[in-house]
Amino acid sequence: GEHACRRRTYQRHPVSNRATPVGGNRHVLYASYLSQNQQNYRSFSASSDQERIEAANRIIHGLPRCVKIVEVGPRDGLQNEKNTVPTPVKIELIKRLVTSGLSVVEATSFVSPKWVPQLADAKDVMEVVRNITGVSFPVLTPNLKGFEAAAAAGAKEVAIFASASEAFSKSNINCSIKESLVRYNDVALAAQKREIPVRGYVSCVVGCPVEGSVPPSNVAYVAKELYDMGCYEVSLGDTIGVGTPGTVVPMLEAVMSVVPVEKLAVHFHDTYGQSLSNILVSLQMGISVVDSSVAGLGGCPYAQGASGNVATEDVVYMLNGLGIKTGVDLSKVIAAGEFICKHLGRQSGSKAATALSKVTASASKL
Ligand SMILES: CC(C)(COP(=O)([O-])OP(=O)([O-])OC[C@H]1O[C@@H](n2cnc3c(N)ncnc32)[C@H](O)[C@@H]1OP(=O)([O-])[O-])[C@@H](O)C(=O)NCCC(=O)NCCSC(=O)C[C@@](C)(O)CC(=O)[O-]
Repeated sequence: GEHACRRRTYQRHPVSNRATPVGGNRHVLYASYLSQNQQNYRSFSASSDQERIEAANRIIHGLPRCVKIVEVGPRDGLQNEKNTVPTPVKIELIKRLVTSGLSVVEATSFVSPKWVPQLADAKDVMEVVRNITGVSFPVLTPNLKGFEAAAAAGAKEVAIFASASEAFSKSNINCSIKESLVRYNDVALAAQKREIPVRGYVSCVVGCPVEGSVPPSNVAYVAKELYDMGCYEVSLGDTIGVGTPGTVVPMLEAVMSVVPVEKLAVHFHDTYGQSLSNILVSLQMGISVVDSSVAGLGGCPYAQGASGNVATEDVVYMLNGLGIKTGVDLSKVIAAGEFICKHLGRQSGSKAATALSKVTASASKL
């Protein structure tokens, strides 16, 4: 017994930071297997990352080496919450997300507080966030009024959001697609004058809660309009999460024929559990920017039945497994997710976070 004990090697558990024996009983083995998986990004050397991506690319062609994750939790994630989340909690969440290595965190929206009461404190959030350097904090602006308010509050990047479906445009921003594009053009021009970068969104890229399926040509039309206005990136949103690789691929093909693929991002909601497969297929098609929300928070107040965004933790876990770099520390995003879920009094929507926290709990009992 003693001899075996002495020969046991230990490794630090990434979440609990406890010394965990390698070898030994089944639970410990399982915990160390999973925690090693979790550490992929941090502990694998550049060359083994390369080996992993090359191995994956032999079968799954076209995968990028790096992916930029755009964290939308503080905006898309919280906008649908019924109970007001206090401003200091929002700020703490943003700070924790930044600490995890995310380079873009969508902070809030400068929209009508009558339409989205949860984000009525946009100015107060920006007051603190504007002083955090090295990270982009885009904010949603539906019109010039919102843009002016955002700029006055110190926003250094804004996002405009059009829809590929007429009915959704009307219910979300109270105007037709054409009218919205005129408004957004005004925003884009005002932003250009101040050298503020603009990100574009197209929502309902696969389906609309009212109109049903949306033709890829409609998505391509709106995406190109936003790109031509000067958006440095256009994010394609499956707002109600109905897409599968079968519908996402033709949609992306249509958009990629009019907007360069390096200017595109994907934004999936996980209503039907299809997000990770949709992301994988998007990466294979050349996209390397993925929107996601910590703990899978989210849902659009004007898209009934829309559930949360794909969870950041699940995206990072999958990309780690493929050897694709994100610069994001999985255990720190999990901690940020735990923080906000505790505040909201709910379980995380991330499967990876749930699984890894169970492993941590059982490892810490041993
Ligand atoms: C666009 C409007 C304003 C039109 O709303 P409206 O009622 O047609 O606007 P209006 O111009 O007639 O103004 C009505 C009132 O709102 C005020 N107002 C007007 N603009 C602003 C502003 N920017 N900020 C603050 N206040 C504003 C304005 O001053 C006025 O105030 P009142 O005189 O009644 O006191 C409204 O419909 C709105 O705010 N909509 C935003 C809804 C929203 O944020 N939805 C969630 C976005 S999620 C999404 O789009 C999908 C995405 C991006 O996540 C991708 C995906 O998931 O697929």
